[in-house]
Parts: sequence; structure tokens; C-alpha cells
Amino acid sequence: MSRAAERLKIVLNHLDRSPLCVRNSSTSTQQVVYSQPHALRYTFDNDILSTEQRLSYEENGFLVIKGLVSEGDINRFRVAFERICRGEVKIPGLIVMRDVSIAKSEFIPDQKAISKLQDFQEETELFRYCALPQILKYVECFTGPNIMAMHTMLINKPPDTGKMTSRHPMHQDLHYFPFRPADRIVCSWTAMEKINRQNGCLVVLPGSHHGTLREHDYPEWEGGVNKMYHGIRDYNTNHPRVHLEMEKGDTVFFHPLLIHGSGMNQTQGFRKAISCHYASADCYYIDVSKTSQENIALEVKAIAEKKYGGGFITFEDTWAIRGRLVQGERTNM
Ligand SMILES: CCCCCCCCCCCCCCCCCCCC(=O)SCCNC(=O)CCNC(=O)[C@H](O)C(C)(C)COP(=O)(O)OP(=O)(O)OC[C@H]1O[C@@H](n2cnc3c(N)ncnc32)[C@H](O)[C@@H]1OP(=O)(O)O
Ligand SMILES: Nc1ncnc2c1ncn2[C@@H]1O[C@H](COP(=O)(O)OP(=O)(O)OP(=O)(O)O)[C@@H](O)[C@H]1O
Ligand SMILES: O=C(O)CCC(=O)C(=O)O
Ligand SMILES: [Fe+2]
Ligand SMILES: [Mg+2]
Repeated sequence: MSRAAERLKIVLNHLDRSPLCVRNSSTSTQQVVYSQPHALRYTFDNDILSTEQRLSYEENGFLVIKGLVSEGDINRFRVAFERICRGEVKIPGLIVMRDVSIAKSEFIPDQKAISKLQDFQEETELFRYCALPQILKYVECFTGPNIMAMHTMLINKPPDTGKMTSRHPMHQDLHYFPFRPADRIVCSWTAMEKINRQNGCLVVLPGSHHGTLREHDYPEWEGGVNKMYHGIRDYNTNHPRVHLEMEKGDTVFFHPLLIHGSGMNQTQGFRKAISCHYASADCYYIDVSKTSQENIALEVKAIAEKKYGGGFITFEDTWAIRGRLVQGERTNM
């Protein structure tokens, strides 16, 4: 092999790209096949993940860590959530969502049932979740050392009213994000109680993160769909599914292209989970106009304008305003 080809091999090897084809100057095109294990593009090696865990995330697009968040912390998040439900605190930027079947009904037992809190970055107690050292340790394996908490949620999936509106359609979270690269974004999602098929656990399509971002829109569901619950219309229903049944404190980290959703809550309890989407602060914003993300960008812009007035806020701005640095330096986002 020529010196240049040798160097190219070293550089590309460093960039984790294999196998590759290089032109050998002296003879014809030749195939260079590496003998090292398959290149890892989704994770960094910082001594937290075992090789098995790295390979599993690379292959499946998610990783469950058992018992990562303590009972004490979860109980504190629950107390903070209930104070918000009772209207005892006013948090700037917080969005309180009710299930559409309740919001649109005149005959409801509990007017106050809250299905989701969104954007709790200004609520100190809940936001503590996003900065828990044991969570950030894992997040760093996916994002690298400069970490932004971009989106926060506490999901309180209500008992289904019979209209199946407690379901969350199959989707990719990247649909909502005007920043890239996707591989430097990760969601952490922690069960605040035992979560199983009965109360509507997460359902994932392992390996679907290897695909591209798909078109999303409201599903055609008879009983109605919650605002912004877009789904993928034509995902492969034969793709193997995994139901992530989890115990209180178990945490799943997953890639923003992983196709996932959650089932109907067939119990009488409110199924609770807390989550944060992180991105490397080195990510960059993209303009999503005229892409498949334009539909969600217009919806989010409309909500921001209704809340804050204007006409000057871009979809990217709505993210830059909400994002908070949780580790390292705010280099770009
Ligand atoms: C500067 C920063 C600005 C930031 C703006 C932020 C905008 C929100 C960003 C959301 C981005 C999501 C990113 C997620 C990334 C991860 C992927 C997660 C996927 C999701 O979970 S997306 C689902 C979450 N969706 C939302 O939170 C939607 C945002 N919420 C809302 O728009 C409002 O809360 C809502 C739902 C419209 C309720 O508004 P409100 O005005 O408070 O409620 P009213 O009771 O007055 O009802 C008005 C009107 O809306 C109907 N309604 C109420 N609830 C729902 C519902 N859940 N689904 C559908 N429709 C609903 C209600 O019946 C009324 O209808 P009318 O026909 O009577 O007018
Ligand atoms: N406004 C609300 N909207 C949605 N869920 C709520 C609201 N207030 C409380 N919750 C949640 O609903 C669930 C049931 O609350 P509820 O007050 O009925 O019972 P509890 O607090 O578990 O027990 P207790 O009977 O001692 O009050 C709890 O998990 C609570 O976190
Ligand atoms: O049902 C849930 O808890 C998670 C739903 C979800 O995937 C999301 O909000 O992005
Ligand atoms: Fe999601
Ligand atoms: Mg109570």
C-alpha cells in the first residue's frame, strides 16, 4: 500500500469509518478490510459503558440502566409535581397539558387531571433530575462532555377514558428538534414507579435508529389525538417490538431516531415518568423549512407566539431559549 493510502487508512480509522475502498496508485482499485471490531459511531468510550453496553446501544439504539435514580429523589419529584398540580407554584415557561379526551369533554370527573408537564427548566426541584451526576455520567457517553438539557417532561399518563387517547403514537423525537447531529442527542427517561404493559410502558423498535428521519403527522385515530402527538404513518408493523417494562428508578437512554411510542393506560393510576433530552453544546441549529419537520415547526411557533406574542421567534429560538447548560461549556447551542 502507498504511503498516502496508509495515512488515509489511519485517518479514516480514527474517524471510525470502515470498511473503506482506497485507490492504490501503483495498481488497480483495491478493497481494504479492517480486522478490528465494527466501528462505533453512536457512543464515546469514557470508561462508563462496558463494551457490551456500547455494542448494544450501537445495535439497538437504547440502553436500560436499572436502579439509576434513587427512591428518595423520585419521591421528591413527585412532591414537586403535586405542588404544581395543586396550583401552589407558578413556574415561568412551564406548559401543563391535559389529555385531549378530558380537555374536550363537558362531563369529566376530575377537571384537573394533568397528563404532562413540559419545560420545567425553571423549577429547581424537577430540574435537579437533569443534572443528577449518575445520569450525566451516562449522557456524556452519547453527547460528549459539553451537555445541554434541551427539553424536559414529566409524563403523567392518565387512566384511559375509553377513547385510547392515552396512547402515544410511534414516532422519532428528532422530528421535534431543529439541531444536529442526531448521534449527539440522547433522551433519558426514568420510570417513577413500576411501568408495564398494563399502565402503558414504552414500546421501541430496536435498531430503527439506523434509519433516517421519517415523515410525521397526526394519526387518524377515532377517539382523537393529543396536541403535537405526531406519529409515523407507515412504519413497518412487522419490525420486532420491545416493551420496556421497568421498575421505579430504572432509566432508559435512547437515540432520537429510535422509533418508539407508548401504550394505553388500562389501570386507574396515573403512570409517571420523568425525562430530559440532552444534546452536545457543540451541536448546531438547522433550518427545517421545506423539510418534513416544517409541520411541527409551524405548530410550535404558533404556540410560542400565542404565549409570548411577536412573529419574530423562530423555531430554533424556541429551543435556544429553553436549553440549559448542565455540564461543560455552552460552546454553540
Ligand atoms: C419561547 C419559548 C416558547 C416555547 C413554546 C413551546 C411550545 C411547545 C413545544 C412542544 C415541543 C415538543 C417537543 C417534544 C420533544 C420530544 C417529543 C415529545 C413528543 C411530545 O410529547 S409532544 C406533546 C406535547 N405537546 C404539548 O405539550 C403541546 C403543547 N401544549 C399546548 O399547546 C397546550 O398545552 C394545549 C394542549 C393546546 C392546551 O392549551 P391551553 O390553551 O392551555 O388549553 P385550553 O384548555 O385553553 O384549550 C385550548 C384548545 O386546545 C384544546 N386542547 C386542550 N388540550 C388539548 C390536548 N391535549 N390535545 C389537543 N387539544 C387540546 C382545547 O380543547 C381547546 O380546543 P378548542 O377547540 O375548544 O379551542
Ligand atoms: N391535578 C392532578 N392531575 C393529575 N394527577 C394528579 C393531580 N393531582 C394529583 N395527581 C396524581 O394522581 C394520583 C392520585 O392522586 P390522589 O390525590 O387521588 O391520590 P394519592 O395522592 O395517591 O393518595 P391520597 O388518597 O392519600 O390523596 C397521584 O399519583 C397524584 O400524583
Ligand atoms: O409515554 C411516554 O412516557 C413517552 C412518550 C414519548 O415518547 C415522548 O413524549 O416523546
Ligand atoms: Fe418520544
Ligand atoms: Mg392526594
